[in-house]
Amino acid sequence: MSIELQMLGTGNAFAKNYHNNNALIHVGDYTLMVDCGITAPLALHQLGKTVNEIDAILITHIHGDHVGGLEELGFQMKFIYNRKPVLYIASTLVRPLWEHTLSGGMTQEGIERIEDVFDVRPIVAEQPITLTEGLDIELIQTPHIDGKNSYSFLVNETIFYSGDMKFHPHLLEHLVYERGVKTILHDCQLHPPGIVHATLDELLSLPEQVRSTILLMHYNDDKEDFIGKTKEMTFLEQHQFYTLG
Ligand SMILES: O=c1ccn([C@@H]2O[C@@H]3COP(=O)(O)O[C@H]3[C@H]2O)c(=O)[nH]1
Ligand SMILES: [Zn+2]
Ligand SMILES: [Zn+2]
Repeated sequence: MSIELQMLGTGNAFAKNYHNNNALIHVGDYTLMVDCGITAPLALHQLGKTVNEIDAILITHIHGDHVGGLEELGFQMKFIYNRKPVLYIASTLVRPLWEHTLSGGMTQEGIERIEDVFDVRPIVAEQPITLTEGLDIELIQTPHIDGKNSYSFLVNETIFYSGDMKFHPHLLEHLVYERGVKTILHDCQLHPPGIVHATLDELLSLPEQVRSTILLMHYNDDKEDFIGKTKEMTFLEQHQFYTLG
């Protein structure tokens, strides 16, 4: 079954021309939000949407451009819409998300644990789960910041969405050649050094068959200067709809 992808933003953590690299995945009436960064509530608002239209959120890792909007989302859901949003997150990240990121702002009478605001669904890498009919997710642990857990994921076995990750050609080639992945949505640091992200030059070094599956996201503000310099790879554009799978 195909999915509809709409990026809330396609910028990197410091971009000002683009929102944070967060996404909406639509399957029928179901809407999954992928990451909820600092700019996600504003991006939703600019699309004429409210947080109440989100059925669930999936978190890749704990950086502000991926979780910085969760406090507003959680408070809006609780105090305006009176419901607990479903939060899919690696089991290894549940405590760090609450204790290192959210608890300072959200702790008050009646909110002592993350479960008081979110319907937390801990998930485990390499154990696929069905979110709704036609939407299966499999987390894959991928390298980003040394010592910090970070995850990418497969959608319906054929679409790979990178959380922020270092260049990992072996994984990308394995996904395309051995797992039948048809589309790779990959974060891309346009200017070297990448260090914690794959750079454009690194992604350009992949075999043509792999490059031809790649849509670039999480890019710098001067992305327009790179149009025509990415070989078979193309840039994802925020707010546009893409039918994938
Ligand atoms: O060891 C580090 C940790 C972080 N950073 C920068 O901070 C940003 C945090 O969000 P991000 O993961 O999208 O991108 C990261 C980089 O731009 C870095 O360059 N080296
Ligand atoms: Zn990021
Ligand atoms: Zn990151």
